Amino acid sequence: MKIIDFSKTNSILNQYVSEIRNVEVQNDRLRFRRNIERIGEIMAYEMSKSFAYSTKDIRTPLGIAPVCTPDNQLVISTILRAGLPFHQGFLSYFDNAENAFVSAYRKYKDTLKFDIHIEYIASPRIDGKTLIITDPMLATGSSMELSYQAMLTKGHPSEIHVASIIASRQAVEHIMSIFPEEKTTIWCAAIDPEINEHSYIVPGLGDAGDLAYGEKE
Ligand SMILES: O=P(O)(O)OC[C@H]1O[C@H](OP(=O)(O)OP(=O)(O)O)[C@H](O)[C@@H]1O
Ligand SMILES: O=c1cc[nH]c(=O)[nH]1
Ligand SMILES: [Mg+2]
Repeated sequence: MKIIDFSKTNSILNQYVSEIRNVEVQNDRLRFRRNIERIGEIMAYEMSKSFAYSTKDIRTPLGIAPVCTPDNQLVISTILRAGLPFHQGFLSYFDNAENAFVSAYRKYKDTLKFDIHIEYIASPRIDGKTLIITDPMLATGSSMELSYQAMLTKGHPSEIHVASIIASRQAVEHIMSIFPEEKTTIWCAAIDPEINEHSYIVPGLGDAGDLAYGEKE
């Protein structure tokens, strides 16, 4: 399984990651959402380099220009809520992609224990397509796992890209143990060393859904 960790390369993406982590900056919700979107845009651009391309002859007003364009049929799937701005970043670049939405949320039994609930899925068929599952946070990896299982009720993709911004080391290992090795790539902007007793990533950034959209009751 390929793992692409953007923090290992110096680029402007790291500036956006520093802003979504920074307690002095992250409470500006518009900026938080836009930074997540911008990271999605850059990741989409980098991901596009891994697709299959073929040359098409494009008619211009003056002649024919051979242009190599991607042939993958893309389905961008996201996990509500925090995935929404990240999804939008990918969609800004992959404008003809199909889209899927899965709801996954933590239902707490007490302050520490919770189950992940999936109540909603809207997706096209995904057989033979390139599935991109976007969620900015991978803490335990359980939301990603259950969302992937929900997506498999819609068919079997030919390749899978798990796109995240901050992943814990534990979540990366979990994803590696459950996703098909030969057709999955994990993309992330950073891999953080641990999760705390509330299953929040440390140092992480806090609660991405709340920072993007406000606290839930
Ligand atoms: O890897 P996990 O341990 O499953 O945690 C990660 C999940 O937590 C966040 O969603 P959350 O449940 O906070 O929902 P929200 O986006 O509505 O805030 C995040 O967007 C992931 O979906
Ligand atoms: O660190 C975490 C873990 C789950 N969800 C978040 O938004 N952040
Ligand atoms: Mg949340």
